[in-house]
Amino acid sequence: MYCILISTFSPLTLILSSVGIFMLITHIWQRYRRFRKIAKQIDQLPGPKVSSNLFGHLSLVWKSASHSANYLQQIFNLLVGITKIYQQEGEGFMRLWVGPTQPVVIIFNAECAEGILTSNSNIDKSREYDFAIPWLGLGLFTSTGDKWRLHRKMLTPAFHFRILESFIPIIQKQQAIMMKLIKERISDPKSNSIVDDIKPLITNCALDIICETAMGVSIDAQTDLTSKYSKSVRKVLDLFTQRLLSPWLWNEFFFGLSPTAREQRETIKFLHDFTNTVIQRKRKEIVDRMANGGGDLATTMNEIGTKRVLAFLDSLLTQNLRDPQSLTDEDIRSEVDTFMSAGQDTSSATVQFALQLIGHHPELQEKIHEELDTIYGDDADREIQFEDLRQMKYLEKCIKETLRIFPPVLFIARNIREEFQIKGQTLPIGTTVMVLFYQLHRDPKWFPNPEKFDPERFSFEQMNGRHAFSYTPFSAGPRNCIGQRFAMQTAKALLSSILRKYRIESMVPMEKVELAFGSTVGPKNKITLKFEPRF
Ligand code: HEM
Repeated sequence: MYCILISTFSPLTLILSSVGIFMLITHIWQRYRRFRKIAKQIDQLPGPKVSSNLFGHLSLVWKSASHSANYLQQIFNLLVGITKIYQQEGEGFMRLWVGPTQPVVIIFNAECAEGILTSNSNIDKSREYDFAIPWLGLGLFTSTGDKWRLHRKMLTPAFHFRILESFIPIIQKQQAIMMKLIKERISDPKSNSIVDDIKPLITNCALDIICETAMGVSIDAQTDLTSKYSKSVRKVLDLFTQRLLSPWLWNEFFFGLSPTAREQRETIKFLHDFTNTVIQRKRKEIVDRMANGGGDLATTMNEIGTKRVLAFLDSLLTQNLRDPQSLTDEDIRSEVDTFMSAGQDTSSATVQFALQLIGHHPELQEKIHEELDTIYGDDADREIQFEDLRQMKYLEKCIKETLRIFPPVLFIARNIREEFQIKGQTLPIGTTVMVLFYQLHRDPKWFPNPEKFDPERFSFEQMNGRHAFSYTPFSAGPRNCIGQRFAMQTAKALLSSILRKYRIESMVPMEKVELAFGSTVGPKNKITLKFEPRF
């Protein structure tokens, strides 16, 4: 057989293929040696014993969760349980193996979190973030390197407090719709003043707010339950979650063949067409006005600003018209879609969790009422002013404490591109580093009795002296959340609108609250509230 093979090929072919095979084997051998070196480094780090060389710590997960209906919650509890043990032993991080070759380091202490979050060289997100690229393109959330740096600098002014102030009429309008819907529900005598599940009302209101502030268009998600745009946003976020939670869909090739990918392509096409149409329409408005009025760009934008609220998109178009190379049409679409995706579920989950927690603490709710009464007197209908929100100091503490207990972004993950030192140990290139905010926020060193809802943790006295990286729901360092002040403004506006008028009681016990896992985390169960009018 071998003789037949040899006689079929010319000597040159045989030499070349032998050299090729030799090079391939050498390459594999070198890679293997490099990997062994990395593996040795990783195995020196604290972490549970590996029970399977092939699956790494994944086998641990299967063993503990295979018989459970709610396996994601089980896996999460297991992860949190292990990190808690290491945290109690004084460790700041631990390592896991996901499969045979992927080391993951999980950080849950402030000093270690500071190290990675402030690193300017390790700003690349882990590869799971790439799943969002088909929808979000290379926007702020997914891009890296010089592109990210340039865009971050360009977009920061779009979140200036004067711009956020200009969004108040939009928030006012949308919260009024939400309040009307709540009133309708509890006015039904059969309701017994109870809204069975407040979640959809909050989610749709948050979607309407972000859509109008990001793009300057109203999609009426709250009143038009058939809105194709809002359904498609939900759909694409669900598909993204589905992929994240299905390891067999992580590979691009296999994913491409799946029905999920087909559905995702169709949904994203609709969303991109929608955003593109809005971009073209808004650009035409600016260009036409400039041509007809003869003014320069700045004057024209000021004029438009007197007629309607300028959206984030207007800031991006101004930049694009000034310098089309620095921000292309595709860049604009990516950034607008990024705001739509990053700003919606996070904000609504915050409000939903806050209502659940506040509704279980009548004594703390009383303090919120006192604060709101000081701001509004007994005029429960006065429109919201920017200054009102700034005065809601106690409510702000409640929101911060909610974000400590239930951070909607449970963790962030980075891909290590440059060797990184952590507590005197080296993390090799290729390691995925996660900062698990959920457990970081439960470090008893900074937050004694961590499960207790105690807004006073955010009083000046208690914050003073606490490590700055012990609490990072919006992440921290160069890649922190660009929308955090906007998120806080929205949360305050929606919560104060409800609490100005009503005393609320949570009907779902805290121990029944489960997490719905996805790209962000919200409550899985219904948030049932009883409303008692205050006036
Ligand atoms: C309570 C609400 C919010 C929370 C808890 C939150 C949390 C976060 C976190 C943890 C990150 C870092 C992600 C990472 O590094 O992987 C992030 C990034 C980001 N967030 Fe938020 N966010 C919220 C609301 C918003 C809003 C309202 C917007 C926009 C309107 C927004 C836009 C962004 C963007 C664009 C990034 C990427 C920043 C960059 O990499 O430069 N977020 N957010």
